[in-house]
Amino acid sequence: MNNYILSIDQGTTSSRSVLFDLDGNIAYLEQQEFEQHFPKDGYVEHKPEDIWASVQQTITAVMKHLDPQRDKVIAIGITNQRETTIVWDKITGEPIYNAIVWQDRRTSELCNRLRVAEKEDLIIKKTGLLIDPYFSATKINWILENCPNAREKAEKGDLIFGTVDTYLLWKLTSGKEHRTDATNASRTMLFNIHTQEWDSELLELLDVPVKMLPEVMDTSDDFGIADERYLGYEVPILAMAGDQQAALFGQTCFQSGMAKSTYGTGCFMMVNTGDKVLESKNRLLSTVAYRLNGKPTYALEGSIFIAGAAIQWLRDGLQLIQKADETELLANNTSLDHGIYMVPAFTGLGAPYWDSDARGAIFGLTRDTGIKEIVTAGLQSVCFQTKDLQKAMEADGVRPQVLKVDGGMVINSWLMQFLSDVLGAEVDRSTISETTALGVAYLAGLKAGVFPSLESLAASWNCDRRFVPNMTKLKRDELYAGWCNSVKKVQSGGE
Ligand SMILES: Nc1ncnc2c1ncn2[C@@H]1O[C@H](COP(=O)(O)OP(=O)(O)O)[C@@H](O)[C@H]1O
Ligand SMILES: O=P(O)(O)OC[C@H](O)CO
Repeated sequence: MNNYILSIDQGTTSSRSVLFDLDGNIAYLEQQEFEQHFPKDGYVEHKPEDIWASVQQTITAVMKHLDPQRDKVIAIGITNQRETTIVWDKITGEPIYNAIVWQDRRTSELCNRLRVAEKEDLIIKKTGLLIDPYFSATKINWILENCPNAREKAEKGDLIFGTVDTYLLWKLTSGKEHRTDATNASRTMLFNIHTQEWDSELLELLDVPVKMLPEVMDTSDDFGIADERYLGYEVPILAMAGDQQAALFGQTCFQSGMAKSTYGTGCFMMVNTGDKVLESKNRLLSTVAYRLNGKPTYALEGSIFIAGAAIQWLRDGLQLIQKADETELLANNTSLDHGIYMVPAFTGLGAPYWDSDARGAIFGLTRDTGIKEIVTAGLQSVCFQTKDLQKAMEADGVRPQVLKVDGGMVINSWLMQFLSDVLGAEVDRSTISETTALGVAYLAGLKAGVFPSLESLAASWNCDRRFVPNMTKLKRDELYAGWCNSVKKVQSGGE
């Protein structure tokens, strides 16, 4: 009998189902994109039924690779785009509104009111987060205020809320389980990361009835049993984790000070801070990295909203390239002295600026600026934004020796070398690119007892390539100063 763990990785633009063997190798992977909806400026939505259909289809497709006589899935782990908010009817199972995606800015007015009411310190203290439309709380509030009869039904206990993990669990267990894990709960702005409980003061402030909220479990836990109609037999769901936390786990960053950065649609840099919540003085987030046996491990996080999405824009918006991988050759043929800066603040700026009114710009254009310079500036913007996070982390006293990287962009070696040059730090690319799925497979496998310990997992991590800085400090400082100037020009309170 061959045993497998199924990771369901539900991301912003696509869903993946990945079967891992019990040595942590990818056996089979199926992926499906789904539609993005932008009904108004600043609005980003998904249809919950599209999310669920894409997950179901990838599960069905990946299971086709297995022989039911010989192969068995022994556990499921779910990892997901975080913060994205769904509210549905407990009886009918129907969502009352589309999923409001993490990138959505519609609640910036409510966020401003909370800031004016001087609630930011309280929120930082309890949740480790800042006031921003990014997190789930103001999105739930918006749904309750704007959908017919929603508030009344929620007060009666007829409506329930979930981030995408919770919604998928509810679907897979045919409505039996309404649960989340501590990492996802820590992104709602309603969860007290110190007490590990929903916070009644914040629930009152955001006007969210406690009855709507899922039970919060450990990251590795008995979440429920997937109905036999999905895999052909019942399978326990033994892990759930937000995708960035799962990537940290998959990169085996188990010790305080270990860091990873994931380059997909956005970029999320996280450093393990052990059993301590680090209160950032530089507008970074403190969050739950994972919770095992009731014991939380924390992380410091810098979230950048646009990374690979800038390359998508160069491809689909400006049509300067046809495929993302063309960017590497173009950058290889461009001098670093091109003088162009692109600030991709399409949906405002995330950490450490948190400026939802900033908008993107390209600076330094001359008559000889061509496609390759603009594309190179797009790639460089991802590295400069990471440098912003590195500086903020350093100012908080956190200095990781090495940055482990993953996500769709890291295949671009020019980008990784420039990242190492700009950071002045070593950058390690792991052999497994699906670190997010791997992380939640590890978490499920720990619960199933097939992986003995964190140490054994850490020993299995392999480096594909290490990038070492190869740029003078003078050049690095000069390039970065140009970036800082450009950012100042796009900030809403800027020049
Ligand atoms: N060779 C490349 N160079 C630069 N960017 C790339 C390259 N290949 C893919 N990308 C970018 O990586 C992103 C996809 O990464 P992925 O981790 O799959 O994203 P997500 O999980 O957020 O949907 C896309 O935004 C794409 O533009
Ligand atoms: O789905 P991704 O990979 O773009 O990740 C989204 C993040 O979880 C948002 O916080």
